[in-house]
This record gives sequence, C-alpha cells and structure tokens, in this order.
Amino acid sequence: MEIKAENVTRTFGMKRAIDELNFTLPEGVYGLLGDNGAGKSTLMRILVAIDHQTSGKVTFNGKDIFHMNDDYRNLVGYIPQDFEVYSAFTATEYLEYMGALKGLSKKELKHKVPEVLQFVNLEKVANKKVKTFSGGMKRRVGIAQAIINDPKILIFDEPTAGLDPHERIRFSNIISEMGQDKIILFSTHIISDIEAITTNVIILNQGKIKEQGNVQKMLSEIKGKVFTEEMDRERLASFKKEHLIVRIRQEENVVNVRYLGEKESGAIVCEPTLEDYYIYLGSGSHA
Ligand SMILES: Nc1ncnc2c1ncn2[C@@H]1O[C@H](COP(=O)(O)OP(=O)(O)OP(=O)(O)O)[C@@H](O)[C@H]1O
Repeated sequence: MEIKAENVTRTFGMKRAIDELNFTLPEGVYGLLGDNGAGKSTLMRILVAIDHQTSGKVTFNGKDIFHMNDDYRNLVGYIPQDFEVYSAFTATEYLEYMGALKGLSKKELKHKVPEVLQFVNLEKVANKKVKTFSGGMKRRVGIAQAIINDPKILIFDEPTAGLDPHERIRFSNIISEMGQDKIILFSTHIISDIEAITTNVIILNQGKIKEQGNVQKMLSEIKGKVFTEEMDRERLASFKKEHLIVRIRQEENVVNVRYLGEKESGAIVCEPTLEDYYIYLGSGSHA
C-alpha cells in the first residue's frame, strides 16, 4: 500500500502554496513539519481529495485518487485543522451518525461505537453531550469519527494543537498504537510531538520539501555539533552574534545556552534533537 505524489503543485492566484512535490508514503507514520504557511494544510486537503492540485498527480496503489472517487474516500479518515464539534448529540449519538454517513450498518455501529470510544478513552462520557466537552475531548471525538470505519489512511492536521500535556501524550500514544498497517500523516508545529510519535518526517518550507526521511539519519548530520554552555548575560550578547542559538534557558545566576557550531572551551556536547536540526536547516548552514 502506498500514496505517491508526483510533481504536485497547488497555486492560489500567483501563490504556489505547494510546489512540485514528489514523495512516496508506504505504510507507516509520518510527521509533517513546517512554519506557518509552508503548505501543510494545502497538501493534506489534496491527499484526502477534498481539494485538487493545480498540476501533478496523486496516486494510491498506482490509481489516480481523483478517479477513485468514493473508493478512495472510504479508505481515508481525516481531522481538519479547525475540527470542532459543537454537537448537541451525545458522543455515542454523534459517532453513530458519523458512522452511518460512512456506510456502517446498525449492527456494525453497535460494537464499533463503544470500541472507538474506549480507544480514545471517552467511554465514561459516552452519554454526555459533545458540546459540553473540553477542547481535548472534542479532538478525541474527532479521532474516533476518523477511525470508525477502520480507514487505511489517516490524515490529521495539527491534531495536538491546543491540547493540554496529558491530552497530547494520550494522543501521541494513540497515533503510535494505530500505525502498524496504515498510512498516517499528521502535521504539527510541536517538534517534540514528532519525535514522540515517529521516526519519519517530511519538512516543508515555502511549499517545497526541504528534507524528508528518517529522523535519526537527519540527526547524524549534526552529531557532535550541538552544545550547551553556561554563561553570564554579558557574554550572551556577543555569543549570540557568533553562534547559531537553539535555546536560551534562564537558570539561577547564569543562562544555559544550547547552540550549534564548534565547541567552545566550557561547552558540553549534547545528543542532537529534531529541534536542533530544524534550526540548522532554517539557518541555511545545510547545503
Ligand atoms: N484558499 C486559499 N486561498 C488563497 N491562499 C491560500 C488558500 N489556502 C492556502 N493559501 C496560501 O497558501 C499557503 C500555504 O497555506 P497552508 O494553509 O497550506 O499552510 P500551513 O503550512 O498549513 O500553515 P499553518 O501552519 O499556518 O496552518 C499560504 O501562503 C496561504 O496563505
């Protein structure tokens, strides 16, 4: 099973929101990372076939997804970026409704609805009205509706945005658990979410793929180049001019600076993270 994008471009007037994208996604979990406006949502809307590329082609197992129509849509579960349920239905009623829209029979719904509610840990509030739920609970209802017909492809646009730390961890675990025999693509601005969930990442920048592949492989590029060093505020001002700074942490009497580059005398070498790599890519140091 694979989704393949060939030279996929989407323009809005003069703007090339995504620009000649080429990639193949076999079964697995993929994180999509990029700054605001990089083209993540545009790409996802095309991959779920609710928008059409201006040029290029997207295929699923060799077939153009736009020619597959409902045969493709039935394979896909999707949570858009602005997904919010203000339903007066209870969680159970809402999922029965969404499941019926996706073609599940009454008999199937009877066991499928409790099953997905349990999976997203909402079984205790199954009979409460969705509009009374917290943002995180509504997002979990979103996951439940996306997976109710057991889709082979799941596309989640910023699923962890606005979630509290517990909800984020719970959500990350849910995605990791589901990832075995599916193609799952999720976008996020939270780099640590990607590292928590998967080792495959696609980094988009201004509509183009800047980097794609295994996170560990990417990190090997900057191994031995990430350091932390403690210094006082006076030194920080000049240090910032000469180094690529990842993070500055205020400690009791000093600042702890994480940076990319060459080892300074008091510096300690660190294991690189995807955040370090992202800063490295954005700096243009990456050839
Ligand atoms: N319907 C539209 N009409 C005009 N321009 C659009 C439309 N949709 C997206 N764009 C533009 O295309 C570019 C990519 O937008 P997109 O929403 O895909 O980015 P994104 O990576 O999802 O951003 P964010 O992280 O802020 O959600 C942006 O410049 C955006 O303004």
